[in-house]
Amino acid sequence: MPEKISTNPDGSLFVPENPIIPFIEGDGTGVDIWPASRLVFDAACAKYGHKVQWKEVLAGEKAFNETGEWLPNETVEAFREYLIGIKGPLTTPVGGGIRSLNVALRQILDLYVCLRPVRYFKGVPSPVKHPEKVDMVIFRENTEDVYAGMEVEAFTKEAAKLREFLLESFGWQIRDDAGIGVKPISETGSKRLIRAALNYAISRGRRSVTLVHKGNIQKFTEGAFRGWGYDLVKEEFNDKAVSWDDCGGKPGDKVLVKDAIADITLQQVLTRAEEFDVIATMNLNGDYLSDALAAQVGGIGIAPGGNINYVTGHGVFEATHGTAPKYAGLDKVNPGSVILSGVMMFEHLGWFDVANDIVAALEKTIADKIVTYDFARLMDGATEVKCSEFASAIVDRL
Ligand SMILES: NC(=O)C1=CN([C@@H]2O[C@H](COP(=O)(O)OP(=O)(O)OC[C@H]3O[C@@H](n4cnc5c(N)ncnc54)[C@H](OP(=O)(O)O)[C@@H]3O)[C@@H](O)[C@H]2O)C=CC1
Ligand SMILES: O=C(O)CCC(=O)C(=O)O
Ligand SMILES: [Mg+2]
Repeated sequence: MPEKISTNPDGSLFVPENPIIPFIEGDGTGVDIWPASRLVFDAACAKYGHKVQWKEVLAGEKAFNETGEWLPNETVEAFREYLIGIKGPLTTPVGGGIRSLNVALRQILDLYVCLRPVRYFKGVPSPVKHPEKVDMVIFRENTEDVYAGMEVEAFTKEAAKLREFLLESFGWQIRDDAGIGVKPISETGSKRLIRAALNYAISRGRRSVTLVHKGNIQKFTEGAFRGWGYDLVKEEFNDKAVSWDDCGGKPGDKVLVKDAIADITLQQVLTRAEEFDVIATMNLNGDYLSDALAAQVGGIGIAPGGNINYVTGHGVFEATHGTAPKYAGLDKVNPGSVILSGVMMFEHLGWFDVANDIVAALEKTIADKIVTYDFARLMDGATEVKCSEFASAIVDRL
């Protein structure tokens, strides 16, 4: 009998053998990668006696065409009710039109952590000499920053009103033809994100947490994020973590907490990958970093993620990449990111047998040089297969 995932009295997840899990197929290449991923999920679950009852919920273009709404309330309520879900990518138009449905879901469900592990899988083609040195886990704040989309458009009365207020109250001169964005970074948002990163680092035996910020320039937002991070280490993690300044870079058996300015970080993650482990950062930095880092370990076709609230237990897993519209419906792109997002979801549910088996089968498939176009163009002697064929090849190797 399919049942809901729920929380136990101690806050841990209660996961039945046959859980109901809502999914959004996604726009663009969602029609290709979701069915391919589902094939792999169902085959791996069946091997270990699990069966997921997938419940389709609508969002994006499919929702608009069928219901006239981009993000129907029923979809949000399903994710709320069933706790854990998975989604394909959703389109956000540039410069106008609807606001991001992805961001909306994260904000409405208060999924404050965007967790994006970036690690090397054997056999994956890479543009760097030592991709195996890349093993980083990005904790990206998911609800605030300029990414929250608090903006007024140039030449509107709202922009004029805000400009006037800023001039009168702060003496800030802003050009008449400017759009204006607001960047809220709170102590609450920063500390809960950094707390999650520290708990993860401690529970997984990771070496360090690096706070990535542009706090030299944006002192009271990104600089404050850094400061609140170090405060948190002293307030709550004194016995398990220590800041660089308090240990001279020698943390003993504690997790080392350090920080790095965002611009140089983008260089050093390439040149000194081994110095980065868990990374905690704000929304926009995390967005840039996760795509950039993915390039070192095979690209965006194999970059998974999860949006999680560790307090309520809600989680919506999704690939790092977008809808790649030029490939939509061609059965061409790599389903690896959604498959690995599913692996993260199964790990989150405690189904490590299913998760490990999928990873092993994915690695075997790549080792056999059966890959989609994105890997094929970087590999000698590869057999290029379609999205669905790549999924079938993984299933054959489970
Ligand atoms: N969470 C979400 O739902 C996200 C949604 N988006 C949205 O997606 C739309 C398109 O964004 P865009 O900036 O083009 O970014 P995309 O990530 O959709 O695509 C950029 C490029 O990445 C590569 N790529 C993407 N997906 C895959 C895949 N599965 N396998 C292999 N390669 C892949 C392709 O590169 P190449 O052509 O070189 O092979 C593609 O052209 C926008 O509306 C954006 O807002 C973006 C990010 C996240
Ligand atoms: O919401 C979007 O369209 C883009 C989101 C995105 O790029 C991301 O979360 O990495
Ligand atoms: Mg992004």
